[in-house]
Amino acid sequence: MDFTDINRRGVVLLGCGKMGSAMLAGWLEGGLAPASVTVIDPAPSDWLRSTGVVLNADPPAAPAVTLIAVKPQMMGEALPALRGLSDTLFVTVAAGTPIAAYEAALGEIRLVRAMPNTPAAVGRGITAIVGNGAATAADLDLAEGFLGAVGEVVRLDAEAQVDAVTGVSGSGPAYVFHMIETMAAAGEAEGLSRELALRLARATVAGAGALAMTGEDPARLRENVTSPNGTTQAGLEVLMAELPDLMARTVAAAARRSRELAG
Ligand SMILES: NC(=O)C1=CN([C@@H]2O[C@H](COP(=O)(O)OP(=O)(O)OC[C@H]3O[C@@H](n4cnc5c(N)ncnc54)[C@H](O)[C@@H]3O)[C@@H](O)[C@H]2O)C=CC1
Ligand SMILES: O=C(O)[C@@H]1CCC=N1
Repeated sequence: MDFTDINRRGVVLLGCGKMGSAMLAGWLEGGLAPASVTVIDPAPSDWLRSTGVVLNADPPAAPAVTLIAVKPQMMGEALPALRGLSDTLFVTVAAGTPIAAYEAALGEIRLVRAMPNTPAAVGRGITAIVGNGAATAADLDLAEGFLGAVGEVVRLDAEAQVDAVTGVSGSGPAYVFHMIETMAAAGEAEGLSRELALRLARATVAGAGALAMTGEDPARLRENVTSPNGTTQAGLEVLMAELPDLMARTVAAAARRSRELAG
């Protein structure tokens, strides 16, 4: 991503907690100039203070991008701070909040609704995007380039898909982290030290993830580990009896909550 124009016009971040910081870390690493970033956040973290971004000052009148990363519950209170901005592309990462809510609060805006995830902090995020009626092809390209600086970007056909995306990839890192926690606990129960069990679980998930990213069919990769009548088969017989239904209910619950947050 070439940040030259963005550095010249500036970026505004409304809310910079866990998700905003994950993305900002990647952008700063990729060449976004701290002095071109204005963050509006009543409780900036020590990390944010250390970056050199401009904190809680008047934003530039026409920043290239205005990123909204506050909790959906804070939206009504937070959005009025952006009312003076013009000629900016708004990009929101909030779960739940529909495009119509931003249009109701901010008027005629160009907006991209995005659903990222926290691996953006290490450049390995995946973000799904969809534009509002006023967003141009150039706006979607700008959003894709900007968000693409911290990982992959996929474009959605319709806003209705965002709830399912949130259930799979927005919330998904938490499911995988919980798998690491539970694999490590299981290893400990089998007699390993906590430290060794956690090291094995963490490296196994990271290595399997890297292998999955080769594009090989995950079922094939699973079969490659599974010797007939061997240890993996014994383990999978337990896991596969429960996991498909459990994962379906997990993703459905997250997607349902996303729809509820829309009000
Ligand atoms: N954490 C995650 O993995 C993901 C989060 N999201 C979305 O990102 C948004 C932020 O989530 P998190 O970063 O996890 O929450 P967070 O609570 O860590 O960050 C929210 C930030 O907003 C600030 N804030 C509160 N009121 C404000 C106001 N009136 N004006 C400006 N800033 C204000 C808070 O001080 C805080 O730093 C949410 O809408 C969430 O749905 C989306 C994808 C993944
Ligand atoms: O838990 C949440 O509501 C946010 C949205 C996706 C991930 N974290």
